[in-house]
Amino acid sequence: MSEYLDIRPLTKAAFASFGEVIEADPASMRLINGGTTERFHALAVAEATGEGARVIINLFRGQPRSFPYAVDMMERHPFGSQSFSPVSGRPFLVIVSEDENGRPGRPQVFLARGDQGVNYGRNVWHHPLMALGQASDFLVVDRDGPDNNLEEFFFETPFIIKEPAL
Ligand SMILES: NC(=O)N[C@@H](O)C(=O)O
Ligand code: NI
Repeated sequence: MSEYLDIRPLTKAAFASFGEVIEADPASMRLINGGTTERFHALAVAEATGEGARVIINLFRGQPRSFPYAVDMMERHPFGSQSFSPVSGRPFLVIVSEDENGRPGRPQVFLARGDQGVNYGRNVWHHPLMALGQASDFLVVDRDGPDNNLEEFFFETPFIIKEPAL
């Protein structure tokens, strides 16, 4: 019997054990360029490990997910972090899990606003991109290089997410 997952608002505090929230946090703001630009400094750190690894910048165009949605798998990237920042200004779902002896624990679901991004820390369990409502573009900063940077885990019984109220 599948369990339903609740959806919570994305906040720095709730997401802290999984990575960083990329948003215009006043505490990180520095005025630059003669006061014409607000720099929200060092919101997250991109990590790429291993010989020959590099940090790359990508665009992902995610197709909207249908609901109710079955979360039947999680993945992680053992050699690098991965960030998603909306460039279409649309909300999206962020699904993460704590690690429990090498497998993902119960997924936690967050609704990210269209002005929030996330940076998954290296080796943090997460679900692939979950765009909502219409095709949405995301700036993605992650790791390129040798070695397989993708580990997937498939649940015996999927977890279900109902359509989020936007
Ligand atoms: N495969 C890929 O580049 N994307 C996934 O890692 C993802 O988290 O969406
Ligand atoms: Ni990923």
